[in-house]
Amino acid sequence: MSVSQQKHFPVSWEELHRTAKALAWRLIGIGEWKGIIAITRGGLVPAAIIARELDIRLIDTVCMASYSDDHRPGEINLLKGVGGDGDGWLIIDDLVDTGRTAKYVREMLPKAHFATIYAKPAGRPLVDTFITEVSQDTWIYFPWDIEPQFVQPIAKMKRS
Ligand SMILES: O=P(O)(O)OC[C@H]1O[C@H](OP(=O)(O)OP(=O)(O)O)[C@H](O)[C@@H]1O
Ligand SMILES: O=c1[nH]c(=O)c2nc[nH]c2[nH]1
Ligand SMILES: [Mg+2]
Repeated sequence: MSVSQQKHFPVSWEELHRTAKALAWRLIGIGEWKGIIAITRGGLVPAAIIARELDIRLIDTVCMASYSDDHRPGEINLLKGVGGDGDGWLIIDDLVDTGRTAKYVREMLPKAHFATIYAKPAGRPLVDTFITEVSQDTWIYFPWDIEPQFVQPIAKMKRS
């Protein structure tokens, strides 16, 4: 799917904060965690919010990259993993899309609890806990990737 065929779902800092706190409420009802494993880079900000809410100070990272600038998934590139099987650990990422990242991380840490803020249908079965589902043809724009700018009124956009 090309970038222009996708629906856009821009997320503000306030919305991200509120939804990450909703995830924290969900997670505190599930159990105690040894610590958080943030999936870089998208999981870093949500992990910081969750860590603050759940009073967790032990935070590790799985460092990886897969998407290119044109929103197409590429080869998964693992830069840093973590040891063990993930037992008692909470994995935080911003979203699951195709589920490829989640599948890769779950194979590495099969006993960890995998949580995201957003989930698209293809990735949803791979997440233990998430808050908001968006359709598969939607691209989520996180606050760290966007800035406010002028947009045409809807009526004008429809005419062009
Ligand atoms: O379910 P998937 O299709 O695997 O997509 C989800 C992953 O893609 C994004 O990360 P990306 O690799 O783009 O890097 P980033 O976190 O640095 O933005 C996002 O943060 C998830 O980690
Ligand atoms: O910022 C992002 N928004 C998305 O919808 C997405 N899907 C995979 N990777 C993504 N990154
Ligand atoms: Mg990521």
